[in-house]
Amino acid sequence: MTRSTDTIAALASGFGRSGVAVVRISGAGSRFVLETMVGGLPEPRRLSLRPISDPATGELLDRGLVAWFPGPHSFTGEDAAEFHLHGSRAVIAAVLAAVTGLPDCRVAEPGEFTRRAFLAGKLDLSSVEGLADLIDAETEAQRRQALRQMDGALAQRVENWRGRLLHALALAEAELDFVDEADVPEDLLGEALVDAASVRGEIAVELAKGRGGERLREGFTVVITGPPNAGKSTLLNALAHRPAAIVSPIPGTTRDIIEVHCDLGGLPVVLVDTAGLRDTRDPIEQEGVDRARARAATADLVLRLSAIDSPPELPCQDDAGVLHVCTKADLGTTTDGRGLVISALTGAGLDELLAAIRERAAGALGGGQALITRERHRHALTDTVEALDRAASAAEQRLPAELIAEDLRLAARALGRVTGRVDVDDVLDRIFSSFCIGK
Ligand SMILES: Nc1nc2c(ncn2[C@@H]2O[C@H](COP(=O)(O)OP(=O)(O)OP(=O)(O)O)[C@@H](O)[C@H]2O)c(=O)[nH]1
Ligand SMILES: [K+]
Ligand SMILES: [Mg+2]
Repeated sequence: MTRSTDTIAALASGFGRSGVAVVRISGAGSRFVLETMVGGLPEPRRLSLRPISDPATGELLDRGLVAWFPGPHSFTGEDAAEFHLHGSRAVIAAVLAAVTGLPDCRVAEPGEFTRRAFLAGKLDLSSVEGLADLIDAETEAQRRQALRQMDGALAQRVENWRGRLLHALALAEAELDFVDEADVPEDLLGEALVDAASVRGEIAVELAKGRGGERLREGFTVVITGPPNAGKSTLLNALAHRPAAIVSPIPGTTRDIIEVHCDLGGLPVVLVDTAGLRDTRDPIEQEGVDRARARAATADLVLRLSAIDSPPELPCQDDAGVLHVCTKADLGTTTDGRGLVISALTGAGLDELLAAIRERAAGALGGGQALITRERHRHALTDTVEALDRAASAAEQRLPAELIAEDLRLAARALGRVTGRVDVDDVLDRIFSSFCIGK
């Protein structure tokens, strides 16, 4: 049984051997942990070098930097502590065993520190998501977007909208209160609807900006296709700077889908190598061809390769989703109209190809300035717009003000889901379980 009142401990730094490892502790027992293991409380929020001992045996476990964060001025809002240890498995295991051996202390669940911070009101839900994305960020644009969200870019905007809708709701309700009285003040309901319409317009602008923020989290997928021996795997390896896929002169070498995550000038790009497309009686190769076609169908960009010493698949017309690439330029003279010409062997044309991929990725992903970064946000904002549209159409039809007020209330409620003010129990588990232990 895990209780939310337990004191929790976990390794907060990465697993494996490292120079320094950080063990993090949070909960009412943090003070007791420090008193029994380092002989007292260090000065708050300062690192102090201390001997760290096993409370059961008194044995010295390590000598490290210790920090004490009395609540509520801590990440979780609770009393908390950190041990900065020598980063060996043995030291980490010994210290964690000593801490979790104390009464009401246990190992934290994934995301439990952040969950406590959220429950203490230290972070709103969108900032929690930003924090998760920041930990997962692999490229510069992802880092930028995650940090903006963690710092409240989305939350502030949403709270502004919600505040204005709650004000509009208050006006509509005031009109309800005045309805039986002779001296109804100015048109409160009308004012409420004007405010709501301006909020609706601003949300619609964000929704119309596309899914760049969502896609930046996943990466831009580039699928390499073409006939056997076109040089697909060779190109993948050249772009990835490592022999990720097997290359051979035998057609039909690649069967499985091979994915490589790359950082293309700060943008996350997933390069995908696939089986050469041809009719085959080999059932395993056929499965590879089917997978290749399916993967290409969901790609952001398909690179359609054909070798210069074999006939191209005509016409070689590029479009939004396809780039034609003529490979093995070192083997022949350039044939016009066969798209970008490259040689993975000599490196010719690879920079131009990378630039073309990057340009398309940048167009699709944006540079990390998007406000909407998850389907969850898009849902909530779409629900908000729909509720506001219902309110506007109810007003047009001169339906009772109660109905208009109810839709305004639903709109504000949908917005509240983004920051986690309402209705979030169902999403909490999903969001926090995506964290690693120790965060
Ligand atoms: N001269 C030359 N040979 C190349 C070039 N790129 C690939 N090759 C050769 O072409 C052959 C096929 O290359 P692969 O990368 O295995 O081709 P593939 O498209 O992945 O083939 P499958 O996986 O069988 O569909 C190998 O012998 C490569 O060394 C190139 O730019 N120049
Ligand atoms: K091959
Ligand atoms: Mg291959």
